[in-house]
Amino acid sequence: MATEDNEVEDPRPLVLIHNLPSFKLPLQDRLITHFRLFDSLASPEASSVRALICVGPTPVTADTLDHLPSLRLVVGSSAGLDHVDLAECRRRGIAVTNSGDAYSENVADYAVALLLDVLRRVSAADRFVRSGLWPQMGEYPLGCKLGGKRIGIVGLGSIGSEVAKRLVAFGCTVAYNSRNKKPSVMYPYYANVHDLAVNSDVLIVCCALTNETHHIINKDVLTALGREGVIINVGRGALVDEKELVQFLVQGEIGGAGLDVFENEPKVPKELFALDNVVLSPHLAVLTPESFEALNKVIIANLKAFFSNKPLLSPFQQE
Ligand SMILES: O=CC(=O)O
Repeated sequence: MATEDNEVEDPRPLVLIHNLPSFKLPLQDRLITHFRLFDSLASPEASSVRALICVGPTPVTADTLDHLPSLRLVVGSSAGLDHVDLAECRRRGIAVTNSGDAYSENVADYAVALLLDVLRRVSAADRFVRSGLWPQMGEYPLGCKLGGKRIGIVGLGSIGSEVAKRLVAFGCTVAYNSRNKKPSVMYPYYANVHDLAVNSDVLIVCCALTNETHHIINKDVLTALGREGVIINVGRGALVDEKELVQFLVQGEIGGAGLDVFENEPKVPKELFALDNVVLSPHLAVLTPESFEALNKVIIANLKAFFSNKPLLSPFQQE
């Protein structure tokens, strides 16, 4: 289409990148072939932009949305969207997408890695060798076998399902808790996490953080899991009552934990540093070059679908 002064109007839809980092995102080059990008809520384009890409855990609040009266889509770049005011988006008719399946296999791999590490004490054994203790002390305490363990998955979404698949292959049995029972899933369902814990050796926490799931792993659940029980958290720190978990671990009232996420990141409770039955990780279960590549495809597919009035690829669903 030609404008009055005969300049050709740019047909690419406008997209806001919310909180663009100072370095260039690899995604930008690809986005730019399809979309016109800008990066400030204060830009004149903000009043007409219909889609926003939220980089990482940048908050999207009612205040953010007030700057964007025409917004109809928030494209999240993470699996969890607890930084987005979902209720406010719903109220304003704004659709929200997340990373869909892009991270699921990577997070599931990592959950299994943490669990194997806790059970077989891989990191602790590594510290034992590196610190020169092997020749002095001889044998290292035995770890436990993974196969045969009863695994309780909290949140059987895309990530939880990948975790289940992997652990079945290791010879574990799987049961789950989700907001609703999934008719197509054969694993036993527990409507509450306490009952799941009673019937599990390990709980793997992979659900979204919401008001309902905040501290879903509390004192009662930890007690139900018992002295040999293991908690793996690859969801969000606040899914677990961290103070209680630390108490249980320090007092030996729970068998161990593998934690990729914490309530006040990057702060990690110091008491955990001395415990060899705890494996600590700096919130990186989702991060691999492969998962970024998959994420970029999901982001572009969601934007293209939105601007051509097709169904979104990964509308956010709470498990
Ligand atoms: O934690 C990472 C994510 O939610 O993608």
